[in-house]
Amino acid sequence: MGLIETDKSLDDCLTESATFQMPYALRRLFATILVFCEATNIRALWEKHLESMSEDYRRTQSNQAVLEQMVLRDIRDLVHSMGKDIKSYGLPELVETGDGSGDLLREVREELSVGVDQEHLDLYTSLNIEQRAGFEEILDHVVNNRKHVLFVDGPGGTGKTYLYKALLAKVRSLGKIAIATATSGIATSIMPGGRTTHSRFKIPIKLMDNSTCSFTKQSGTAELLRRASLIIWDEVAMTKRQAVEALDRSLQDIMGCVMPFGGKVVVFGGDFRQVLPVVPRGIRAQITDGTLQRSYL
Ligand SMILES: Nc1ncnc2c1ncn2[C@@H]1O[C@H](COP(=O)(O)OP(=O)(O)OP(=O)(O)O)[C@@H](O)[C@H]1O
Repeated sequence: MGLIETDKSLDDCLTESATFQMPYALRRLFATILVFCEATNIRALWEKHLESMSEDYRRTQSNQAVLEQMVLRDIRDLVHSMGKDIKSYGLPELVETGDGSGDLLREVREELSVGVDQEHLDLYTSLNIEQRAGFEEILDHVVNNRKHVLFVDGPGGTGKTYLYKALLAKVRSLGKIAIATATSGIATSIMPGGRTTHSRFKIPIKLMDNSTCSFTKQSGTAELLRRASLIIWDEVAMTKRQAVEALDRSLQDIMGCVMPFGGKVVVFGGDFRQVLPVVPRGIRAQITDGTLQRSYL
């Protein structure tokens, strides 16, 4: 392929992953490579790995051009969730087809296809006392559908992500949908199937006190959230309260339930000792007003 050394190792990484990863995981890996690695010949990587990235779609679709568009759409969404635009990577052109509402269950299928690592399932055995108590408590809520909002508080490095990984693996191994999100793109890349909250919940960039998420009741996102048994939002302390309140309103709306977050089991994680939300040119009062502690929630 005439790739330089960096591209060669990225190519090897994709080739190796294709032997044991599901196509959706490969598409996520490809998107991560686009955003976080410095590949010089992206087009060559794309052409070489398109086949393994489209293997699941190939079962129902034989037209190569349509297949390419399906994979491109996924990569576009994944790259977008990491805060980037697919147009900047020189991939084949994506033909936009309206709002995507025609494929209602795509997001549900994708979420269900996130693999469960045995390694993550095994983390349970090494959880410390606090992590295990959190694990059992949250799992009990999920399994018994006990509607509740929980908070995992802990300074950086105390093992919150470790706990999420164990939890996500367990819940997914039960065939349930667990949605993993975080405020920043970096944190989402650590959690399997992770997406940024803005991308996953379609939280508007310009937030007001009465904002709602910008998905419709008929959208794939709404369907995914209706079916979700667990929603994790990490790094919530860095988020403006209006973003969390927007999700609360939208979940109540799509669930037709006035309980907080429409009665979903929602786990917020974060550390209020770390970073405050960013309020551009905001004075101290505006910044503290944006924090979750000031929320009606
Ligand atoms: N029970 C455990 N057994 C072994 N290692 C652990 C355990 N819990 C956490 N760790 C390790 O400790 C380190 C920090 O954990 P982790 O990344 O989960 O913390 P965190 O609270 O998410 O941190 P941050 O908020 O900075 O992201 C990681 O390397 C993780 O593998």
